[in-house]
Amino acid sequence: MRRNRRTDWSRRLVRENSLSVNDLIWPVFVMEGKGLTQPVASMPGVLRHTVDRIGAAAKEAQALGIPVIALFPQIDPAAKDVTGSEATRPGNLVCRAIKAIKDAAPDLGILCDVALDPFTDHGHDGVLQDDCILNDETVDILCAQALVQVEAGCDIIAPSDMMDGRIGAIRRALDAAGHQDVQIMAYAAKYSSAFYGPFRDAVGSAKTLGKASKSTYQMDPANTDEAIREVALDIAEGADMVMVKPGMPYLDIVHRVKKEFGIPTFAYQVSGEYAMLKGAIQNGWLDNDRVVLESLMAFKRAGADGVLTYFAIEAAKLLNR
Ligand SMILES: NCC(=O)CCC(=O)O
Ligand SMILES: [Mg+2]
Repeated sequence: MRRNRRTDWSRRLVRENSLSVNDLIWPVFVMEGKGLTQPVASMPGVLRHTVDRIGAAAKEAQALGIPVIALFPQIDPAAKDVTGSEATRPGNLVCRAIKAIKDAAPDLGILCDVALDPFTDHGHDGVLQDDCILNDETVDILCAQALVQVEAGCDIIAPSDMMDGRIGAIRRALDAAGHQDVQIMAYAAKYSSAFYGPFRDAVGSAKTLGKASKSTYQMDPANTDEAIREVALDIAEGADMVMVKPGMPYLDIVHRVKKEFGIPTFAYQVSGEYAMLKGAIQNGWLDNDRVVLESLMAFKRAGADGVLTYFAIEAAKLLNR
């Protein structure tokens, strides 16, 4: 076995998987204000950008060859309410950021989350009533949210809410409004995970979750057959691409989904995974460049077609070197 590993050229020759900038989706945080970038404390190296600064970030991603940027808003607490109504307002932070990115980097794809958690005062992904997240009432709002984002210029709608039936409902709403070409990437197998902690800090949705549990709509980390059923439903309802989330602890799910359906399959290397690696890197316990690329290659080896990762910019720089 060692003959093939002896030299760099030979290792490259027999390599089974590859990682390129085309595999990267860069999640970016936007906030209100002017001329600011603000570090996210629990995610070293990650910034929130005001809308007037987001264009420069998008330009950098486009110049590096990253295909898609994913937008996550930190909504002003005063604009939050129980139904997340700010999510469906055409002039909201996400819509303004989409326009700024399209102006600055027209060849970059834009992906937007569809879910209410950044917009609700309780931090849940849907409408809360008596400690319960209402499914169909939420889906109606999600359709309106998807429409305002698409009308602002979003290319890929990515529902992350885990309500039942929302992919079909959003597809019908988009088609009826003449947006047949807009793609849907379903957060199909999204687990109720502790690895999202730093993200909730980044968008400010952590504090008030209350008695209702995200485990009533997100998946149980113990399950894998259920992920297959979730993905099958989303494909039947019209998903063009599916996602598994979190990423590294769930590579078995990525592998099974890709094998079973052969559909473009993405994984989200979430905030907690990023924080874990960066924390160890900052302590000098892990080598930054090697661990970033190895962690991303692991997704490709498991069968992912691409990865949403906060490492996208630095990984692209390493890959372009
Ligand atoms: N809907 C997007 C997320 O929840 C992101 C999670 C993370 O990065 O932890
Ligand atoms: Mg589902």
